Amino acid sequence: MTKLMIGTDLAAEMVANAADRARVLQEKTGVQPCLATVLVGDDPASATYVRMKQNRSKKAGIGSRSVVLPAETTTEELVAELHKLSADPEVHGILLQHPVPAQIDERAAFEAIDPAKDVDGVTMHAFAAMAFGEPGFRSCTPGGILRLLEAYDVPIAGAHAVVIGRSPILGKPAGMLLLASNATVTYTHSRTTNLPDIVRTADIVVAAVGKANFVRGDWLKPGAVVVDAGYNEGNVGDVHFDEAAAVAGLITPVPGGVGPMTIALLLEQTVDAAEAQSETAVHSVATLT
Ligand SMILES: NC(=O)C1=CN([C@@H]2O[C@H](COP(=O)(O)OP(=O)(O)OC[C@H]3O[C@@H](n4cnc5c(N)ncnc54)[C@H](OP(=O)(O)O)[C@@H]3O)[C@@H](O)[C@H]2O)C=CC1
Ligand SMILES: Nc1nc(=O)c2c([nH]1)NC[C@@H]1CN(c3ccc(C(=O)N[C@@H](CCC(=O)O)C(=O)O)cc3)C=[N+]21
Repeated sequence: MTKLMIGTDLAAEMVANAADRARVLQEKTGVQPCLATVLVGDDPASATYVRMKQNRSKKAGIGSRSVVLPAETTTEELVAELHKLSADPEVHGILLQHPVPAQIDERAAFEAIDPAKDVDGVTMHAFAAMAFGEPGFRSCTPGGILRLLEAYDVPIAGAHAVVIGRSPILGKPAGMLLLASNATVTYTHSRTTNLPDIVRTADIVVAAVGKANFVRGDWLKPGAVVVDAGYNEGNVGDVHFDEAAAVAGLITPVPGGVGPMTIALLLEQTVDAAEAQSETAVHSVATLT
């Protein structure tokens, strides 16, 4: 019997909680948490995600700042913009939308984000913390996936987790968080041979490929937990839902699964960042006087 693993309600709870904390912080300190989003180029899908994140922020009482740069922006120009936002005391969190145009060194750009403002968990600092199982900002989609698995009491320790995809914002950190929770992790990617055979051995499958309906029902072990992180044109996931739902034990729908959890964690971590930065500000004023 397949059960759905739904993110919508849990995400709404997390957002309500973040909104409460944002309100309390503002009452106490006058500081409104602020998230800056940076979008390079004019890909309409990316523009839609950014708008979605801003709308959701606004509803939670989180301010937003939007930076849009032309498609031909250089690495140096993007790095300079991210340094500026990192130094701006009114900005508490920074999100650089992935992927960036091919001429830009994406790693160099991510590293220009101050780790204290890395609420999307994309810096090497955040990755190392996830890999070592230390506290810190998590990559939002992987962090959201873990929260969802925990909420549904999915056993992770000892489970074989197969991650399909190794992008810096999704597949790679998702595997690290699963490993830190004691799963046995297999990473797969575009050079993997026998992908269906490997997926058939998984207790937990995380699909993060970016190809609609890519994972088929006959790739799955009966009863497997299937997390579909894909979000492709037409709101279609990376897993063939109807086929997979007939075999899986638990499966996330698209939409309504991983997507809302991503945004919820982003907002939660933006409030975490604002709280931590206003603490630091209070302390440094106290030291000065
Ligand atoms: N719901 C949410 O919150 C989010 C959803 N997404 C969605 O998740 C999906 C993946 O996004 P993202 O990680 O950014 O994508 P990327 O394009 O950055 O990465 C895709 C990964 O899939 C791998 N891959 C490509 N083709 C194959 C194949 N035939 N077999 C196995 N692996 C393959 C690539 O391998 P290689 O490394 O070898 O090239 C790469 O590691 C997209 O649909 C995206 O929209 C993304 C972020 C958040
Ligand atoms: N640095 C970076 N961080 C990201 O987190 C990031 C990124 N780059 N690049 C693009 C992807 C895409 N992404 C989504 C977030 C939420 C939904 C989401 O909320 N989806 C809803 C549907 C929303 C709707 O369509 O109305 C759902 O699945 O139910 C989808 C996709 C984050 N991304």
